[in-house]
Amino acid sequence: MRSLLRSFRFALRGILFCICNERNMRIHLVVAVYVFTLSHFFPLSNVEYAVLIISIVMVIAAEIINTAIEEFVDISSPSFDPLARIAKDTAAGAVFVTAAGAVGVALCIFWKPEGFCSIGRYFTENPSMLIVAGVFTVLALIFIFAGPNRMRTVVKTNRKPNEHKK
Ligand SMILES: Nc1ncnc2c1ncn2[C@@H]1O[C@H](COP(=O)(O)OP(=O)(O)OP(=O)(O)O)[C@@H](O)[C@H]1O
Repeated sequence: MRSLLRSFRFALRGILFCICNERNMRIHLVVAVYVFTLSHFFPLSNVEYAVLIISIVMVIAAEIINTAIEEFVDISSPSFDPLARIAKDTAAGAVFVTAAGAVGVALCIFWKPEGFCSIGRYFTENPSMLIVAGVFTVLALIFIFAGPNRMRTVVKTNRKPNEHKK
């Protein structure tokens, strides 16, 4: 049981590392929060929710694997190497493919005019929620571009402060 908990802790540490150090990971998370929040305005079936969850999880998992490959390449090939470039480019390509697929899935699922009408109706009837949405958007942008500073201190890395650019 203890070793199982330890495994969860290591996995969680890896996920937190990605959130703290990878801007793209933070973008995926923010998009996921927006998608699930707005999905309440659309008449989605359980199967559509399942497809949406699978698509989002695939993008996030691809980003985590991409980060693992980037870190591994940086360890094994700190200087320029054509093979290192191929490894990093193909890993990034995997994220791109899953993200493009998720956009396609979202287009299929959210292509329902009644959903957009109910979003418009909701904000017309609750104008104060526009302020909440605005504040959330500002916080989301800070989270994406500044990163969760407090979390950075929790996740211990061996990097020097300026070693990572994001
Ligand atoms: N050691 C290396 N040898 C050759 N090319 C490299 C090397 N490191 C990085 N590159 C090239 O620079 C690109 C960006 O690499 P970098 O490590 O900065 O990824 P990144 O910008 O952090 O990626 P992401 O946005 O997915 O996190 C790679 O896709 C690759 O083409």
